[in-house]
Amino acid sequence: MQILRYETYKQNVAKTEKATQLMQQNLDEQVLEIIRAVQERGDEAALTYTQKFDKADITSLSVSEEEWDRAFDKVKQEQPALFKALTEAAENIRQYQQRTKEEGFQFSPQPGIRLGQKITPLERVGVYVPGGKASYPSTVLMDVIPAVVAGVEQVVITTPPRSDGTIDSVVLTAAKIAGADHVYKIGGAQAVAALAYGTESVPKADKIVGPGSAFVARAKKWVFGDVAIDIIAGPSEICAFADNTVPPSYVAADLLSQAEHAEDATSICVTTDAAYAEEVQKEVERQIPLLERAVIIRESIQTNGKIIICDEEAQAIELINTIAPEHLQLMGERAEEQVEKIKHAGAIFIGPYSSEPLGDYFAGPNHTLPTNGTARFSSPLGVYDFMKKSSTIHYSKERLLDYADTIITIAEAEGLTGHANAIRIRKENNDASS
Ligand SMILES: NC(=O)c1ccc[n+]([C@@H]2O[C@H](COP(=O)([O-])OP(=O)(O)OC[C@H]3O[C@@H](n4cnc5c(N)ncnc54)[C@H](O)[C@@H]3O)[C@@H](O)[C@H]2O)c1
Ligand SMILES: N[C@H](CO)Cc1c[nH]c[nH+]1
Ligand SMILES: [Zn+2]
Repeated sequence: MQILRYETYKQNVAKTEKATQLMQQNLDEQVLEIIRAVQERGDEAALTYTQKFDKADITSLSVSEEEWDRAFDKVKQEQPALFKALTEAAENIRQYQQRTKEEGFQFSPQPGIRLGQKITPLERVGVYVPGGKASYPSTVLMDVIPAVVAGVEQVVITTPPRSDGTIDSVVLTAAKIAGADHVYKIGGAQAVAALAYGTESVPKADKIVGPGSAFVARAKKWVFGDVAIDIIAGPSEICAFADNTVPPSYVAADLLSQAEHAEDATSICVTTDAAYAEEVQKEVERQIPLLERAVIIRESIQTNGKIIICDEEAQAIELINTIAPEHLQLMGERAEEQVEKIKHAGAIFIGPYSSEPLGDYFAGPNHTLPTNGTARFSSPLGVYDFMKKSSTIHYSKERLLDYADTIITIAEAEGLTGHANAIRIRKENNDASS
């Protein structure tokens, strides 16, 4: 894992950003071809891509009720500890999400005037659950539960099948615990296209949410507008700000926990202590071979792993706010004071015992978070992503007549005499009858 001084890192970032732009042009061509094919040929194209990319020879995209029930019963009976853990995590997520649920409001600025905001759940939501390099029952819980808490009528899941055509029983179990309505065996850009435009078997969604590989993220970007999307939650990222009060083994383990997601995951340690940076580096090297997914981790750490040495805390905070990481761990002894200074991060883990996987699996806040610097303007997935707002306006006859001339003045200034007329007709009708 590379150790860099702050200044050197800043120069490197500019170069990487250029490379990313170039790579995406190539990706766009592939993704657009898939979207067009699914839009035109529906299930047939979806099944062909599933065969091509997931090596699964299936004839139906839909998970049957029997298949789903069988998976649920199997996990419940054969893996009771896991079943209990998923149920407990689901409860924590539900409780947290309930608190994020916004209520509408009404108020009366004057007698005869009532203004408000009505909040309504979306009707049809598609949740993408990644399935290429790992299986993500936790993502099922994280992304389905807020939709259910919001009151969405139909929540469907799409996830790539394994090469034998099945979906992981634990994913299916989590889907039932979370309250999903249906599961479809389809992944990648083809899943996003199927949810965006509908196919013979996959219903069109009003909104698509959920993280995924570059194919998924890019496809979501392309279908946006025809359908709503959440955030672009791409490859996982972690940034740990630590000092020598934190065992380097904790920092290394947390960095590697995210590196194991995929080769394109990013793990960064920020510190102001050069000797400590070397200790973390040694620990990373020591731990990599001990982990099962060492090959993926090695590549991820070699490509996107960095330990950055800053001159002082203020510089480190500025750097973190520039990176706007998906996960930020403030691990050092000044963690509590530093929280206030963080402006941009998807989730902030405070203290050496708030290790990132705690948030991935159990604590309650969502693990679907903005990545790739988008925490500058996006928030974690939450109930608010599954609700939309309508304004409500009521004026009594008296109040409308009070303000009729004011409204007509503005309408005429815009040259929209039809607008002015809609108000005037009421005023004149009232003048005639009095
Ligand atoms: N931000 C979050 O909350 C969060 C949560 C879980 C996972 N993740 C991230 O999501 C990503 C998951 O990626 P993944 O690959 O494991 O699963 P994925 O399901 O997102 O992607 C796999 C699918 O991509 C498609 N695909 C693969 N190769 C292709 C090709 N050459 N051309 C076109 N399509 C192709 C296939 O359809 C395959 O099913 C990881 O980067 C992980 O870090 C993020
Ligand atoms: N860390 C991922 C989000 O970046 C979420 C996850 C799911 N399972 C394990 N981790
Ligand atoms: Zn994770």
